[in-house]
Amino acid sequence: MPIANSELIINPDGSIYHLNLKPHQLADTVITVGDPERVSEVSKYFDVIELKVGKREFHTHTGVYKNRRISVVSTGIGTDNIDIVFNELDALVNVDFKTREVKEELKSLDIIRVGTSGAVQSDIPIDSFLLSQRGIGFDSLMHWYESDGGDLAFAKAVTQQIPRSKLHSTPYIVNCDADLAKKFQTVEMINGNTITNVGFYGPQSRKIRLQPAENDLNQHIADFNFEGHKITNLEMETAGIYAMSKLLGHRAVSLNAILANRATGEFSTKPKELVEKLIKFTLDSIVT
Ligand SMILES: O=P(O)(O)O[C@H]1O[C@H](CO)[C@@H](O)[C@H]1O
Ligand SMILES: O=c1cc[nH]c(=O)[nH]1
Repeated sequence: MPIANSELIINPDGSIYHLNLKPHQLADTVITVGDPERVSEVSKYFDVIELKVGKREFHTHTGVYKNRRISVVSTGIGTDNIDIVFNELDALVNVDFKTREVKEELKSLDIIRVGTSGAVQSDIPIDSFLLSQRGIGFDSLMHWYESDGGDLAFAKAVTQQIPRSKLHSTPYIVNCDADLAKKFQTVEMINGNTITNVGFYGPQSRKIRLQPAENDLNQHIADFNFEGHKITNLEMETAGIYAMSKLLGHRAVSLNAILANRATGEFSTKPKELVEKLIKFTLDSIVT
């Protein structure tokens, strides 16, 4: 059955609705970044840039880095955007745009997020790199899809140990792809468990003028322990990326430049340089 025009929206030029990409324009290795301006910070290292397209916050450059074809795509902020980006990335490789049918042979993309984040443990230094072993979704994206709900035992421990009584959403927990993650394991890389939430201020317990609904949320998060696993950092996309990748059959890993430490109150004095270093590390790790 062809997928209806209202569900899979193909622009008049043959590109997909939001990403504006045509199927042949996407590489099998995809780097996602939140900030659209970070796309050219990645592609400036490419030996060849094949194309640049963009619409709204979704910008893509596809090119070649040391013989590897790579697309770098900006997602903007938040898992609402991750829903769009991942459904469209998957459609580009796994749906035949002529027949509008799902292909018989499905492709698995390698997806690497290069993002920024804030640590909740005082011993995780600012300006370090952290690989998210797990994404802990405090948003609800995964629950909108038919799924096994991820790691239910871990989710139960989160619900029991972290008071979120007024929030009424069940956390979901999804792991990174262990094989893909191996490429980025170095002695300097910290392994962590990352909470993804729906905002930067209240949902990450930041107080400027408004009081967060849950007092001491970050302290409860820092104190959490499930079978020796601690929660390390907060950001806004990783759990959604892991959930959508798992559901769609892609391999994903999320790398975080730790800009803030919420326990010590510090913020990096050189965020641009740190992200630049993570980009270079990511590209070189992909090709080795
Ligand atoms: O630097 P990026 O990739 O955007 O990631 C982090 O930074 C943004 C907030 O400043 C959120 O998107 C958060 O997840
Ligand atoms: O504290 C931080 C830093 C970067 N991005 C976030 O979402 N939180």
